[in-house]
Amino acid sequence: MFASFKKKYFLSDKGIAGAKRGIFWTTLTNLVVMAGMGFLFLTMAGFIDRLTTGADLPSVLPIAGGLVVFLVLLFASNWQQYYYCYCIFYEECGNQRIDIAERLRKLPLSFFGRRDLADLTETIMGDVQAMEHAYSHVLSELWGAVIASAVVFVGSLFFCWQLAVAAFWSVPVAFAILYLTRGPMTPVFDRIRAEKVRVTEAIQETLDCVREVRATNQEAHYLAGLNAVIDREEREVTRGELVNGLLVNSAFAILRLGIATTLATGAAMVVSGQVDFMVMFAFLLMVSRIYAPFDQALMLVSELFAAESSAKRMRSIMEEPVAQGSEAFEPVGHDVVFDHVAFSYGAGDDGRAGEKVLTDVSFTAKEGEVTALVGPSGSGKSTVSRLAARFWDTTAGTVSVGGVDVASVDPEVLLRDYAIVFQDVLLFDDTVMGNIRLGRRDATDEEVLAAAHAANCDEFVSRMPQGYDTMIGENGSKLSGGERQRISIARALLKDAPIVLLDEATASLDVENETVVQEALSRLLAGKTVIVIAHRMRTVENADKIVVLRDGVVAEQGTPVELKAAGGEFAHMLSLQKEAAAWRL
Ligand SMILES: Nc1ncnc2c1ncn2[C@@H]1O[C@H](COP(=O)(O)OP(=O)(O)OP(=O)(O)O)[C@@H](O)[C@H]1O
Repeated sequence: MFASFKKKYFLSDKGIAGAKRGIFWTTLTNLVVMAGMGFLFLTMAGFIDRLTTGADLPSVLPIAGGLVVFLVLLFASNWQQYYYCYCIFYEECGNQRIDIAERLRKLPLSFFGRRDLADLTETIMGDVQAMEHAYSHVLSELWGAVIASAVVFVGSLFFCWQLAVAAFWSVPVAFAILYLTRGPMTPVFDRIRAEKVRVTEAIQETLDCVREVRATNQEAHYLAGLNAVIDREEREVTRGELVNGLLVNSAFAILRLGIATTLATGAAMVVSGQVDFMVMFAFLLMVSRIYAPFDQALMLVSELFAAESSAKRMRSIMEEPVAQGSEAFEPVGHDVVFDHVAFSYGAGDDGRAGEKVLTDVSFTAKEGEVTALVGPSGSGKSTVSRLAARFWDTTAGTVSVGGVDVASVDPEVLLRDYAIVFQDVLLFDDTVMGNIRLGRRDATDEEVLAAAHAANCDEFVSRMPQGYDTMIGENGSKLSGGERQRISIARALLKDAPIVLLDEATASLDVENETVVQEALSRLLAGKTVIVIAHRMRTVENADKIVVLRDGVVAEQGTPVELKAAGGEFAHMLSLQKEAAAWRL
């Protein structure tokens, strides 16, 4: 049973051990309460008996002693129940979040292309929270109640089997009803969750696009869309609650029917002289209490069913294959070689072929040289740089570094040899210093400041209230595009890795800043393998090699001088930009 629990609810060994103990202590708590009722009954029966026979009343001391023992036992078992039902599961779910985050870190980027980010966020936050609540409030309560009532049922059979059946028949029937509703309720839960994900997505999109929405006067249109999504979710949740409420209340009503059948059976048996009135009274006392532990469990049992779907979603992430590779990476030099590389986003996932972005790309980016990738927008330049760092795996052909196929190297190990400046700079809500230090965590303040100086950060940082210790807001919201880019360049300079990928690294800089930063870059990049992507031909004119991409293939490659002389694609792009530079509004 526990092995299936473990799988069904996605519990760790510690979690399942906690669940076992939680069920044990909940059962014990229920039995202690029932024993208290028994004690109360026996005390009352003793008093009534002595009053009717005129005998001396019993001493109160043993009764008071019994009460104290009862209270101590109840407190101890409640305490243990609380610990195993709550504390253990809070820890379990905290660990589940860490495990998912750790798994996500190791998954190939193709996974994120295929999965919706709002859906993933909902799994990490919403699903884990739902499971936490179901484990702590339902799992042990439910099983503790079932086991305790089974024990009491078996015990009560020895007193009067007819009354025992009259009191307990409603328990399996109420549960059978709820269990049968599980099938129809599962799609309801799934629909509610899907609507929740849609709401999260819509809110995220509205927040992300707030500037564009205002600039295009689309507030009313966007708000109407958002309201419609929220209304749909509300309707789905309300419908789910109504169906659930109907089923749970039917189960409650059936459970409570047991009181009526106990009373009717008991009355008939007392009248026919089959049982003593006190026996019937004892059963009535018991049924008034025996259903109580089921109340919370029945009310929340739907959460347990929903938790099974949550666990399935968690498993789908945890069973996703991580990017594999050897931790031993010993390249001979750092030439980056593309050998007949083809690539499609989405290829390899679910057997889909995906649209080809690169069909046949071969070139070498030599160590100690700057290789520039140029080509029209969408020709695959960024894709090539991502493949060079194994952010994705090629569909055909190989990418190697110093003779080692990057697909055979653990991505984390491989990336130690790369410094990358992306087109979209991502910054953390930290100080300028903290953001630059991401390049190399163990760098001294002097090293961080030297990198910042080389990337021309001093100019804008000196205007900030706390200089390099100024917080820059979420994703550097307090900085301009050019300032963000300079921080990103400083980060890459600090990392000082043998391979440098610059994807439009200086595109947001003005001419003055670009010249300063380019100078610093060319000094610091000496001796490294540099792959640079730039739209401005001015930026790539001094490169050692130009690779022109078009329609998924290398249209031409060579030194800038050779390509200019050849009068091909590169020469054409160069002349177009010169014409554009001459335009006046
Ligand atoms: N994550 C992705 N998932 C699916 N398709 C993508 C993804 N990233 C890029 N593409 C597609 O791959 C093609 C090449 O994109 P890529 O960004 O490599 O081009 P690029 O030459 O760098 O473009 P630009 O100069 O505009 O930055 C484009 O058609 C783009 O739509």
